[in-house]
Amino acid sequence: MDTYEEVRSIGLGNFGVTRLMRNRDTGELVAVKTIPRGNHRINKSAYREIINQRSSTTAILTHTHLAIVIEYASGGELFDRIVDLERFSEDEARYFFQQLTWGVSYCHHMSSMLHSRPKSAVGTPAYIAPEILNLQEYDGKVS
Ligand SMILES: Nc1ncnc2c1ncn2[C@@H]1O[C@H](COP(=O)(O)OP(=O)(O)OP(=O)(O)O)[C@@H](O)[C@H]1O
Repeated sequence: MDTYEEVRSIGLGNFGVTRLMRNRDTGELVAVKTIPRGNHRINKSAYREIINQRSSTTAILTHTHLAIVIEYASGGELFDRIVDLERFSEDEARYFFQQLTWGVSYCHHMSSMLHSRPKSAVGTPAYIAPEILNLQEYDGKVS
């Protein structure tokens, strides 16, 4: 983790904290999601996160945490944007819907999974497929 310096905290999820961090060597901004390991083991929540984010660039294991380095999405929350505007124009809704369907298509292409809501695209238990919670193999085509 010495490679990165913290810029600020971005948000709190169900499993850990996400921070905006800067690569000391390249200056690149990244989002780093840290998840407590609990008794120094990768627990089930950490395992689920790894499955969800396995296309991430880097995962770092410290004594206490699993840190997942992911691309920093600087545009803010879609959910907040919807709330701020109260409603989208058709053009704006079409634009974001295309982005979402492209994202879902990409996840399927990567044999990954996505069960989420506009606020985020990872990990909330209520949106996770039962197979994932049971640590069984997930087949998006069957689901
Ligand atoms: N790659 C990212 N770029 C920018 N902000 C991010 C990024 N990943 C997460 N965030 C911010 O950090 C917050 C917490 O993210 P996190 O993924 O931990 O939780 P979540 O997606 O809200 O919920 P869950 O714990 O169910 O996954 C998000 O709501 C978002 O605001």
